[in-house]
Amino acid sequence: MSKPDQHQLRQYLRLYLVMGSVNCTQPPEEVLTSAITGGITLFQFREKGVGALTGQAYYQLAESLQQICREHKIPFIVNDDIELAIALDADGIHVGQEDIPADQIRARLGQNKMIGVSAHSVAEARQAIQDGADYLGIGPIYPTTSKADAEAVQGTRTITALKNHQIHIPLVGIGGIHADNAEPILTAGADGIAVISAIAGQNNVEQATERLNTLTKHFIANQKQ
Ligand SMILES: Cc1ncc(COP(=O)(O)OP(=O)(O)O)c(N)n1
Ligand SMILES: Cc1ncsc1CCOP(=O)(O)O
Ligand SMILES: [Mg+2]
Repeated sequence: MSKPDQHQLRQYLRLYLVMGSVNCTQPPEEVLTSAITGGITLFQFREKGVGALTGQAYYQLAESLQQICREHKIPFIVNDDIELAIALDADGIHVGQEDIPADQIRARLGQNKMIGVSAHSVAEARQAIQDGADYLGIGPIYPTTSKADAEAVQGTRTITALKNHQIHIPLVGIGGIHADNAEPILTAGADGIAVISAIAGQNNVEQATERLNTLTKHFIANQKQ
């Protein structure tokens, strides 16, 4: 898949599933397939936390989830691991403030891959943009149980601050987001929401995804009127 332009990227960011095996109560391949049926628009492989797979099992899971994404034309993003992203020819990578800086990632991946960077302030966002980020992940918006070392909860204030500083790079909110609290993030100006537990942790993954899909789709359609 070639790199999307900024308009397409905003569309891909609308409903972004971030997931690894530790987030799933059903086999990850089944969770991803149901989430795609339910309407996710982008996927990040994030195999992290207690019980995360390593070695061959890690690589094989990444490969099988990438294959499912390919079959459904959903871009496949790798969290943190540049070697994995290169080995799989992934569509992009997401890195945070503790990871390899985006300019070094760009030097290795080239221009044709998406680079997402986590930012918690206007200064971090400016640096990420200067380093060549294509999109930002802003959060945690709400309290989360899916990331042990998450920064302080920030609500929508960073998203609002970015807009007030005329920073219009594509971005998603992340952290503790579900169907009943997603709207303020979109109202603040995010292109979409990134979720782990609101999809991967649900008994009925397809139904949970459909709800988020309908909500985000309607919000964006109404915004354009
Ligand atoms: C879309 C998106 N936004 C933010 C993050 C968090 O990245 P990071 O701060 O590097 O933390 P880890 O996910 O690596 O624990 C993300 N993964 N995706
Ligand atoms: C990866 C990440 N980065 C900031 S919060 C978070 C975890 C999001 O998971 P959940 O949607 O379950 O709160
Ligand atoms: Mg990271």
